[in-house]
Formats: sequence, structure tokens, C-alpha cells
Amino acid sequence: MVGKKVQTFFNPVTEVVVSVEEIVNKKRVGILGGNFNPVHYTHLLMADQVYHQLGLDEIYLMPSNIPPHQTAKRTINSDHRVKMIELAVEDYPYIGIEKIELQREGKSYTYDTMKTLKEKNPEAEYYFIIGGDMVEDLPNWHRIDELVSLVKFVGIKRPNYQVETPYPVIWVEIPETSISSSLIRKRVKDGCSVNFMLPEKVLQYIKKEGLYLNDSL
Ligand SMILES: Nc1ncnc2c1ncn2[C@@H]1O[C@H](COP(=O)(O)OP(=O)(O)OP(=O)(O)O)[C@@H](O)[C@H]1O
Ligand SMILES: O=C(O)c1ccc[n+]([C@@H]2O[C@H](COP(=O)([O-])O)[C@@H](O)[C@H]2O)c1
Repeated sequence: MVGKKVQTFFNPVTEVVVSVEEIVNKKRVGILGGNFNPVHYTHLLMADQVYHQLGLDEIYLMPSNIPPHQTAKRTINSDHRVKMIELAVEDYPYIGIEKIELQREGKSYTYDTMKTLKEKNPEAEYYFIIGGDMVEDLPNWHRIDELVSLVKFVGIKRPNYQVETPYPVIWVEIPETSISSSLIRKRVKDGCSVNFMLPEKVLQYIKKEGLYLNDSL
């Protein structure tokens, strides 16, 4: 690099020379994966709090195509799910949307996704955010032993789920809630209020499009 002094360090154990620039340039990126059917306030709280509490450089919500291990879990068209996320974050420009899993066929295994993202952005350090139910489920994840070397997991406690896990998890505290997409879908279908569980703009979209009225999607 012309005109810029780059200081280097020599590590005698690994015999690797690392520049200060390389350390400083390491981007720390948070990803909250989910089906977002629909996105709700706890998703947004999770993304925002992890971004701020860990001082990350970037944060993304990443909608899945077909959720792994959930053949029974049907979902709605990804255009609706993406539109609802866009409405939810439009006033928060630091929260992005990562659509890589929607561009890939089949089940959205996190190992496949993170391997591709790491190849595209080798300088990035990824923080994959999961709720307590998913922390409990980690032993069942596809190629989990390889995945733990690709990402750092960030756990968010969820009522009624364990916090013990054999895998390394950074816990971030947020006010615990039992809000879930399935609760919202059920309440909309039953004609009950979901006010204050998700952004008003998302609720208006659900009403305008007539989502979740007929079955258990
Ligand atoms: N209330 C909550 N507390 C902690 N984590 C949550 C909460 N709701 C969702 N999550 C986490 O957010 C991520 C994305 O979840 P997802 O899109 O499947 O939402 P969900 O509310 O769990 O949906 P569903 O009810 O359809 O299973 C997952 O890691 C999930 O554990
Ligand atoms: O890769 C796996 O085996 C795997 C198993 C369960 C969940 N995940 C990911 O965890 C995130 C949350 O899952 P879900 O089912 O709560 O939407 C989402 O990004 C999923 O792709 C990944």
C-alpha cells in the first residue's frame, strides 16, 4: 500500500506475520438466521442488542429458505417474509438483510451458508445469533463440529429452555420474552390482538395481504 506505514508482528509459534492493518480490518459481523414468519419484536431486540453489546461492525437478519430439521414446518412465500423484514428495519439502516439462503435451493443448513460467506469474506469474523431453543438443539445441527470453527455462537435465553451446552456460546442478556412467530400466526388466525408483539407496519402488511387467516402456516 503506497504511502501507508504498515506495522507487522512476528509470531514465533505459528511463524505467521500479521499486520496491524489485518487485525484492525477484521470485520465483526452478526447474523440472526430464522424463518421470520413473521418477524417480531424479539427478533429485532436480539439483533439490536447483540450488535450494540458486542460492538459489532455489521448486523443482518438472514431469512431461511426451508428451515433445517423442520419438514413439518411449512412456511409462506419468501417475498412476503422479506417484505415484512424490510418494513421492520426500514428506520434502522444499520440492520441489513442477508438473502443468501433464499438464492439457494433446498434446506438452509447453516454450515453451507457460513462456509460460502466465509469464502466470500475471509476477513470477516461471524457471530451467529440463536435463541435458547436452538442452543439446546445444537448437537443435532448439520456438521456442527465444523460449524463451530466457522462462527462464534451468540445465545439469547428463551423461557423454558436450558442454557447448558457442550458447544462454546457467548450469552447476551436481553429481557426474556415468549413472543414467537407461531404465537403470532395463531393469534391472527383466531382473530386475537397481536399489537405490541411486532412493528405496526408489519401488522398492517399482514392485514393487507390477508396472511395467516386460513391455516397454520
Ligand atoms: N422469544 C424469543 N426468545 C429468544 N429467542 C427467540 C425468540 N423468538 C425467536 N427466537 C430465536 O430467533 C431465531 C429465529 O427464529 P424464528 O424465525 O424461527 O422465530 P420463532 O419465533 O422461533 O418462530 P416459530 O414460532 O415459527 O418457531 C431463532 O434462533 C429463535 O430461537
Ligand atoms: O444447520 C442446521 O442443522 C440448523 C438446524 C436448525 C436451525 N438452523 C438455523 O438456525 C436458525 C434458526 O432456526 P429456526 O428453525 O428457528 O428458524 C436458522 O438460520 C436455521 O437455518 C440450522
